Amino acid sequence: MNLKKLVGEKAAEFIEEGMVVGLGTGSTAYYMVEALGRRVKKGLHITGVTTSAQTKIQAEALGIPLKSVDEVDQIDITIDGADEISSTYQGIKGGGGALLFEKIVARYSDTVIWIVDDSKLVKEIGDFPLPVEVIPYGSQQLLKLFKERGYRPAFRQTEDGERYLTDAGHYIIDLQMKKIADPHTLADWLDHQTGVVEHGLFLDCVNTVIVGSEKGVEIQNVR
Ligand SMILES: O=C[C@H](O)[C@H](O)[C@H](O)COP(=O)(O)O
Repeated sequence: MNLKKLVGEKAAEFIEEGMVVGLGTGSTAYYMVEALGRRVKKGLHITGVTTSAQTKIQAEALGIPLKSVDEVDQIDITIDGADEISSTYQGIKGGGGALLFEKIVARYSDTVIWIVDDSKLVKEIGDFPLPVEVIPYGSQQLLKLFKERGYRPAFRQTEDGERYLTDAGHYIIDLQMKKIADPHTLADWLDHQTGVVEHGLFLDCVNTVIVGSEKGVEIQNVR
């Protein structure tokens, strides 16, 4: 069973006529955008706000009307994937490099829905490398700082061995934390490091998680 497709298509059912919808990024969000595109073709009127160049290309090709986050008053629902979700619903995102735009869009959304297969649910987050988006200037110093703190940092690279650049033109440093016992303290520290633009800790921000497993779809209402 394709669990990403299952949850992506289920999430698209939450969207109603006239809504402004935040469109997430990644291989799970892909199926939600495809399903929404099909509904738009059948006459649903929505406005999409994309979280990456990749999703923008997909949504445009499907004929979903789009506006930028700065052109809308508010976003009704954002549907996005996640890399890890803890038992207290704290998340790591940014495996696909879209964390900055995703966090901005989530921040201005009335409701945030994450769609995942059950392999993403963990007790404590941190096994998945935590992405930290940094400006290139001074990034070597940040790498050193993260190393001194034992975070085993590495600049993200493309398949061609080039340094990965985000849609906003920044680098990503992935931290191999293994376990993040206190995500709020770490988020607070990262928020205060000069040169860090954003990080992949998405804390206290999800309203609903749609989980796919071999047993089917489960909707977990968080807040
Ligand atoms: O930057 C990418 C996003 O945060 C994705 O939502 C996350 O990486 C999950 O992606 P996927 O659905 O491909 O596992």
